[in-house]
Amino acid sequence: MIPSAGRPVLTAQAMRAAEAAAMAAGTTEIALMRRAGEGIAQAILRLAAGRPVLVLCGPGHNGGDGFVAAAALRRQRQPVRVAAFGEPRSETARWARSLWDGPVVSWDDVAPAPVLVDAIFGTGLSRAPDERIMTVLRRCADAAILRIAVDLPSGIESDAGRLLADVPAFDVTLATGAIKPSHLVQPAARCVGQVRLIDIGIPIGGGARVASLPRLPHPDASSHKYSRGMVAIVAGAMGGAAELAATAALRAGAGYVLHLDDRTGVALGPNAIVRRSYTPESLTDNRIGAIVIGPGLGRDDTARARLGAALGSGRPLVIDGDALRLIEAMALADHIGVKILTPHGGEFAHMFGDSDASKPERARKAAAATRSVVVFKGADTVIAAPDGRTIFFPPASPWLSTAGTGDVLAGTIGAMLAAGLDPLEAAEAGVWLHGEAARRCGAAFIADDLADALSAVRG
Ligand SMILES: NC(=O)C1=CN([C@@H]2O[C@H](COP(=O)(O)OP(=O)(O)OC[C@H]3O[C@@H](n4cnc5c(N)ncnc54)[C@H](OP(=O)(O)O)[C@@H]3O)[C@@H](O)[C@H]2O)[C@@H](O)CC1
Ligand SMILES: [K+]
Repeated sequence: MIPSAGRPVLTAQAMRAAEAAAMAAGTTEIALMRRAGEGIAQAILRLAAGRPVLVLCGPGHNGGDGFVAAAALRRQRQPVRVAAFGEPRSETARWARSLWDGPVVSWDDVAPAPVLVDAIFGTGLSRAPDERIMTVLRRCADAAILRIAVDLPSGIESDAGRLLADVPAFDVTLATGAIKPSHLVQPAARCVGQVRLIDIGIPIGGGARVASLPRLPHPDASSHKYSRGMVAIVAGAMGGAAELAATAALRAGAGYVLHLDDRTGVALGPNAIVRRSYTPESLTDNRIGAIVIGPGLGRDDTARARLGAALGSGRPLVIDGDALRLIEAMALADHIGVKILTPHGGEFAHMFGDSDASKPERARKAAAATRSVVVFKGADTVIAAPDGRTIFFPPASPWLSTAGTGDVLAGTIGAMLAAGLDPLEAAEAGVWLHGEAARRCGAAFIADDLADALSAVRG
């Protein structure tokens, strides 16, 4: 069982292509299923800790994995029962079923067990499963102490995070060969529990992966405040949001944070923030490593003028909040320079329209169209670069759903960008630090706490 951090993420089609390439290189389908099933059995053995196991098997290769695992568990004297829905549909699935020398319990009458293993459907699920299948799965899941899914909980479509049925929540999902998008994209991601990878020895790659602990910039003996990164925060109508972004940039490690506003006497944040009146010229200081524009900017003519000046400054940009409402998405493609856009669902739809495509596909398309790194925020944040590279984040703390946390994220990413990380790395590091700070804050924190917690997770 391998943790998913940093691992490639493959669609069902890409997974089949990787399997086909392995077979063309001499591996058989039976060998792959044997590795998958035996790896799953080892994981179940550890997780079940001697408690009786029920394996529900479907007609395809997910069910084949289930039969191989059940046979391996029985050989190791683990108490295990099997129920099957439908006859095996392929030669390899028939081979797997032939390994199981115990009884196969009738589907509708199966009695639950403390440990449930769902091997009904995986990446081959092509339509909503029959209610007869889901009723048994839900009944056994409700009665189990531990629920384990093989590859994907049955009823989840593999690529877009869609639920094709009322899927019960699992404790652990054992992904065979590679992590799939629906392990990370909502609403499916809330059903999968902990995701662990079962290595089946086939080479996989591609441009999509799960986020991992990023390379964070660190000061050394030659560092000074400008080399640590200078971040300019452009304030506007709502001063508090820009204060949060500025505090976050400082606490994420920026050496110098410049808060540009017209108002005086409204400072809320740390004294370490340098406060100046906004002028368009103040944005062209070539020591500025990142401009953060959007938190609390407003949407009036002043806001528009400031956004125009930021776009014209030639400095790397983090574009958030109100700036995403003002900007023309397609005009961004003509803007030469580094840009990171940080839309939540509403801002994304405003900029790029609604679509039935999956969240990662929408993020990739938006990144290519705007020539920007796009941080598509949410309970399932996905980052895409213009060249198609995609980073998926495991679900973050639901307590992040409070005002101001987006402003904190924009400032954090600004600090990473100003410190010299490339835009995709800066976005990944920013989202990672933000998620860690939220974890550390626990429950019912406010955005100010989150910004303050960044110093401790910066490590
Ligand atoms: N790729 C790899 O490298 C490896 C993959 N491995 C494993 O294989 C799994 C993928 O196997 P798979 O392709 O056979 O698909 P799977 O999910 O078992 O279901 C397909 C079957 O169900 C049927 N069916 C579909 N929807 C249905 C519905 N709503 N209601 C009823 N029936 C429905 C469908 O029939 P059909 O659509 O033709 O009617 C077909 O018979 C993968 O998740 C992993 O566990 C590993 O062994 C090792 C290497
Ligand atoms: K399954």
